[in-house]
Amino acid sequence: MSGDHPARTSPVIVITGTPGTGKSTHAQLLAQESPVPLRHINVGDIVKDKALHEGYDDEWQSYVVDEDKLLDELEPLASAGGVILDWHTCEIYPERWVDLVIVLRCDHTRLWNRLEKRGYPLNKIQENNQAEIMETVLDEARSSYAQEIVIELKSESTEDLEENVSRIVQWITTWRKDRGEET
Ligand SMILES: Nc1ncnc2c1ncn2[C@@H]1O[C@H](COP(=O)(O)OP(=O)(O)O)[C@@H](O)[C@H]1O
Repeated sequence: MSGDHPARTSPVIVITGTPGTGKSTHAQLLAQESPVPLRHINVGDIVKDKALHEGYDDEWQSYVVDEDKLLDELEPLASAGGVILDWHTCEIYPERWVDLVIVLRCDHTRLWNRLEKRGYPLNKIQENNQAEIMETVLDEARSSYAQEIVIELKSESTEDLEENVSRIVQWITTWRKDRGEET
């Protein structure tokens, strides 16, 4: 079943969403404000830095991930708990790893502007924009994990960011209390 890992006293929080929705921004602030130490893992960076891939796809300007290698790399971190997994996809993690899945959402015009500023090529902007409109990541999260641990949050303004992070901080406190841990 999802989430229950007796050895863990700190949760594994997945922050996912279409590129540009604000995953890294949320993960950084959450790592700062969390009542327990949380390590922010930018999964895309690990794939690149540790070469957990089968090469680079020039057309899409992204790495073709070697999922087995990636899961081997993440397993000890997830088992210990106290991590934020920041990536634009979430279905590869085993259910037993994951305590909470945050799916960030953003209005598509705003998202387009964010990706344009990032210098993405047009095909990549279009693909991501379409994915956001079609709720691809949300569907993926809902079909991979128990409904009650998947939370969809709007990420369009600084107010959204601050409110979302304080909601997650409250969730962490409750999660720990439920396990007899004080924060
Ligand atoms: N809630 C938000 N309000 C305002 N700007 C945001 C918000 N979330 C993200 N941004 C901005 O959008 C851009 C992409 O954010 P980032 O966290 O890198 O997205 P991701 O990690 O999902 O690709 C950054 O310039 C960031 O400052």
